[in-house]
Amino acid sequence: MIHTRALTRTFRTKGTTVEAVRGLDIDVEAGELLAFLGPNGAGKSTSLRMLTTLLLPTSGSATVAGCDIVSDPRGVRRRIGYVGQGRSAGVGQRVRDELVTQGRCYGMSHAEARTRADELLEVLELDGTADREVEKLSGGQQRRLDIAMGLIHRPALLFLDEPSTGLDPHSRANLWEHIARLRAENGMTIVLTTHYLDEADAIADRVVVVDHGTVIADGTSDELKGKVSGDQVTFTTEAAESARRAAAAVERVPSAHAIDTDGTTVRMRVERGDAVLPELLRVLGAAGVEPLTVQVQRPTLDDVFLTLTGRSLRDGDQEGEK
Ligand SMILES: Nc1ncnc2c1ncn2[C@@H]1O[C@H](COP(=O)(O)OP(=O)(O)OP(=O)(O)O)[C@@H](O)[C@H]1O
Repeated sequence: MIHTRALTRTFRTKGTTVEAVRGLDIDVEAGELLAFLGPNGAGKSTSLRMLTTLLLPTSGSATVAGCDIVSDPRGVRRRIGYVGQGRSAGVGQRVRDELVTQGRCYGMSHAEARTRADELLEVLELDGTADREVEKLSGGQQRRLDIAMGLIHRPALLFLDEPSTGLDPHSRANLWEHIARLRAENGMTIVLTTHYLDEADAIADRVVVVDHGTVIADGTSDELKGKVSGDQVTFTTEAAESARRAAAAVERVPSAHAIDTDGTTVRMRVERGDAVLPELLRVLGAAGVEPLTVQVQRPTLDDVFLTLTGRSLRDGDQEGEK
């Protein structure tokens, strides 16, 4: 559905060159839900703007929904939906009218646009709001209307740029339920950016992390957690001496790294805690150490992001809410 090869975009400002996107290579298969993540200034918006034909690349190539972004931008636009960060609907307009107008912009007949508008209003649980003015909707309802506008022409691929920023946790969860339902019903491909990593973790099939304009990690959330951060295994022992012996013993387990002792506690990272734990317990037993407690913690996507980029997305999250 999306294939980019060495996609690059540079900007010239005040005599300096900014390499916003440098050689981006991504493949997104039909039906996938991909979370496109990165710290502020990583190049996410510039990439999305190129893929949605709002900006020309400096070099490299990309096809989106089977169309080349440079030679066939109209083809791309006909096949994609794009929900940007701002509100899509016009002030003073009524909800259904906005959807019908949007459908007409895509060449639908009035009757066809009206039928599709009512269909989307129902799926997105906005049917009671059809005749209301857009600004009288709640934040969550307005965001669902933005999504309805992006879907009016039944695109095969939907780009969502920070769809849930500014919504309270309940509205966020509700929005994702609706998106999941739409996806299940239509088999749509979705590419989204978000500053909420828990959200990306819960809903994305695959996570691509970009930094300094290039892909630095690509995989399922679980793969990245295993490869990048690993699980943390913590043992407590009855005495500091036992903890030191335990630390020396687990050095012999090849997958254990970042081994650290603190008093009677020993911590280490392993790729999969559940798989390595029996071996760790065996080597402790052989060293004569019987742990008092054992804990295996899966890292969060925040931990992965911090390891990869040296930055937390939480700062960006706060900015997004301003
Ligand atoms: N029109 C422009 N002119 C000059 N520099 C730009 C322009 N657009 C983006 N940049 C620069 O390109 C880099 C990437 O910006 P981009 O907006 O793509 O990042 P981002 O990952 O979307 O960040 P954010 O999460 O803050 O939206 C930044 O250094 C930015 O300042």
